[in-house]
Amino acid sequence: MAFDEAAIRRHMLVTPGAMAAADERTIAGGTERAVLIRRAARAITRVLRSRYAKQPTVILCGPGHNGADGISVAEMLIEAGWPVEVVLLDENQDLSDRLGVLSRVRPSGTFSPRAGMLVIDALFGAGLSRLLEGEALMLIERLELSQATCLAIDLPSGLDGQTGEIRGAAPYADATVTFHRLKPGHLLGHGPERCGKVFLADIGIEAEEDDAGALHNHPDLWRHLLRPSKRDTHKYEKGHVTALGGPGLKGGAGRLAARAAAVSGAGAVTYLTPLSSAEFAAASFDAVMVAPFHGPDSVTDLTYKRGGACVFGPGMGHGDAAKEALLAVLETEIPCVLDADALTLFEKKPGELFEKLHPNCVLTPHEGEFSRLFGEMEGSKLERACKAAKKAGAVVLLKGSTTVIAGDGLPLVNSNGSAALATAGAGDVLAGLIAGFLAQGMAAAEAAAAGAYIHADAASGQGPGLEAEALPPLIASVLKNLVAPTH
Ligand SMILES: NC(=O)C1=CN([C@@H]2O[C@H](COP(=O)(O)OP(=O)(O)OC[C@H]3O[C@@H](n4cnc5c(N)ncnc54)[C@H](OP(=O)(O)O)[C@@H]3O)[C@@H](O)[C@H]2O)[C@H](O)CC1
Ligand SMILES: [K+]
Repeated sequence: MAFDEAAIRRHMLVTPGAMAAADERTIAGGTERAVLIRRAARAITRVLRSRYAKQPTVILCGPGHNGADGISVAEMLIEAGWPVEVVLLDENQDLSDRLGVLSRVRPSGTFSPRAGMLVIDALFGAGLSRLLEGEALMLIERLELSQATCLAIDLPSGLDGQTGEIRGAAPYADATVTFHRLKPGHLLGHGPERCGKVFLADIGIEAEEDDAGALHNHPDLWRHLLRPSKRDTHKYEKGHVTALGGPGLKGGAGRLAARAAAVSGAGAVTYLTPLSSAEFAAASFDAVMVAPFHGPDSVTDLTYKRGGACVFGPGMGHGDAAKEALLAVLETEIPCVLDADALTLFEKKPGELFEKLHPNCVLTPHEGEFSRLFGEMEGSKLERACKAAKKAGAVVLLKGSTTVIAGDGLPLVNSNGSAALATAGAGDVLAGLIAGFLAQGMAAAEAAAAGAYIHADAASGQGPGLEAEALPPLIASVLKNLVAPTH
């Protein structure tokens, strides 16, 4: 995996299970648990006092170390003169050594969260192991339905730190303070909507690379792979992209993919389209070359001559010639992006596609195309993408507001997507962009990661009226800021 090693450690996502092991490893290394809990409490209190005015505050404390964080925060806030009350899930919990806190304990039945109140959720964090029920469920449901401001410790209680699924109920936190590294559940499923703003605190837990369950996609991981264009580079040295488009109006998607490949930094792009629409296509391009598509040889001859990468799917149509061309190119094992029609072509017989795919292929389905190609799968979005990548023997980029990328290395979660991307043609642009990075020599997972992030970054800050045609120039300016200029 050619991701930057130091960035892997910085941007790894740690599952709750691995987090518990990292805690224990740090304690075994000589740091007392009480010290870790105090550091966590100090980090939480710092965020809390910078984000909220002094106000009536209730701290819900669970039976584990998440609750211990809450009790330590209670001590610090009481010391700072905050009006704090504490609700203990386990009312028999021994607080004889914390008399200051003990005097603030109130029965759980009195918990009535409302606007103008701050509730610190210290019921469960990484140790949530089952559905909320009974007292715990009652407290969290009340909080979830209230107008109170919630600050969650580590995770909103009820949110699964691995999958982002909700186990019974979970509050809508205004903010979450977590420790050491983000967990997949902060970014997957209901995580983004339930965690609010996530603050990451360093409490001195030792990081080990094999703690990583996944990576949080970030330019640090692959920016070094974006090749700045050197003045004397010949255009074909910077990679060639072949984009196969369909006839007539369907060609629009293919043209978008070709245009995106052209701004990726690839040296040259050829857009192949049936003779009937070649003239129209030529008129709509300047930097992209247009050539007639007569059948599979048109593609294999071009890829044989120019190498690089291919993007199939956007606007390609379901014609036999296009399908034969796709299968013929897959035989050559050059890097390929398969999107849209190239995926739906094989919905009835996915095995016909899977047996031809190779590790330099990137599939870019949305959820609908994914389930029609791979069938219904159990698990989180990340787990489903990993299973699909194994089944296909290729990189699978599963699109959505949170996009996941799975291949044969660590999977990645891309979280900078925005609603603006839900516009027709945005997927065609993404497919073309990834093909452009493949053509420049990036491996499949790296090209998919860079494409997903840059594509989303280009759209961020744009309104709901964003049109896909506007994306390529926006992508060009994002790339300009990311790629170190050569002297
Ligand atoms: N580990 C450390 O040294 C540090 C942890 N930090 C904080 O602690 C939590 C992780 O602590 P942990 O005790 O492992 O887990 P929790 O506090 O989240 O909760 C575990 C206890 O809750 C019970 N539980 C779990 N699910 C349910 C449920 N649905 N209903 C009722 N009770 C539940 C669980 O019982 P079991 O039967 O499953 O054992 C435990 O009793 C972490 O999130 C951090 O906030 C510190 O920050 C640093 C040091
Ligand atoms: K919590």
